[in-house]
Amino acid sequence: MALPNQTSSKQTTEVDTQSTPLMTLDNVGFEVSARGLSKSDQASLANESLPAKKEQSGSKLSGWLSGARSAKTTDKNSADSQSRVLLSDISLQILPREKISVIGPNGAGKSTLMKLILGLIQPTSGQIHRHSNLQLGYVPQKFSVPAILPLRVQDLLAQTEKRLTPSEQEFLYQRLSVTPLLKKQVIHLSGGETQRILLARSLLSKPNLLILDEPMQGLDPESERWLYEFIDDLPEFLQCAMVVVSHDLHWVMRGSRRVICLNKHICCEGQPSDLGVSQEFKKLFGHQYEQPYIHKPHDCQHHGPHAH
Ligand SMILES: Nc1ncnc2c1ncn2[C@@H]1O[C@H](COP(=O)(O)OP(=O)(O)OP(=O)(O)O)[C@@H](O)[C@H]1O
Repeated sequence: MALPNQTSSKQTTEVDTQSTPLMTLDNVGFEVSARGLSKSDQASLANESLPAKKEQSGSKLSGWLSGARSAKTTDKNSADSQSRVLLSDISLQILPREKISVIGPNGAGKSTLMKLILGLIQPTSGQIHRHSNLQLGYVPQKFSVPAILPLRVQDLLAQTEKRLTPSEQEFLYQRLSVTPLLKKQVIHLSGGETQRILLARSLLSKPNLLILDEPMQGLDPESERWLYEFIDDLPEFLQCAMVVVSHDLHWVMRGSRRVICLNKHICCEGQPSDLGVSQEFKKLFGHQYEQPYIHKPHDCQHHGPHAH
């Protein structure tokens, strides 16, 4: 996928060298109470003395905060004071233009890891270092807009900081068939249309690290295939690094990308050929991966974004 007049990586957010990591995670862990508060949230709530006025205000937020604090401070033996480790000992580096796939069973902590990388949640142990030029793009696993909120696609896209040139933006909108959808209400988009709009939104800011959390969810096989091709081309188009959470082992193991196999900690990682022989990988996925993959695209015209 070549951009019109695309010349060099100058057009992207540059980092000093190819080997300077965009991000480094050092022994990162994330632990929550049974209620879902992270340890750092609990600590700040326990230390925080909320003004009495606020506690009496009756607002949902202050009620929730005071409830959470008393659970921590007054009932140490209740289920609320017990904690769950969602992730532990995560050490990894993300290099410029690196393609990484994250796989793991349901509940392995994949989305949690993405949220840590994005800075949406803070680690309860370990450290995360981000390059000063890091520019993140994100397509979340779940996205919903309240049914009563009138929000057109163009309004959603308008809220994003745009760092693409006009011709790059035009190219992106064409590739993702965004223009015909601009006036549509976001709540009326199909699953495939929503994914294309979210992808466009994440790319408008020209990220040098793109996080895609199960981007194929809810797509029919043709849209899925189209999106895989688009994603495979993305690092070249944007010169960006990419972390993709996927349950599609066949796609993951087909590419040259680095694969991280997660199950609350990093069970194994490496190139697909390394993982194929790892005992831990086989234990988690062996039986699935050995199954033959049968994909039968058909030739009709009604599939793919350009047909809409
Ligand atoms: N804030 C939170 N508080 C409590 N538990 C949480 C919180 N966030 C996630 N969890 C739990 O942590 C576990 C990991 O969740 P996560 O969404 O990261 O898993 P995942 O690997 O992305 O799963 P899936 O493949 O099903 O999407 C799950 O059991 C989930 O219920």
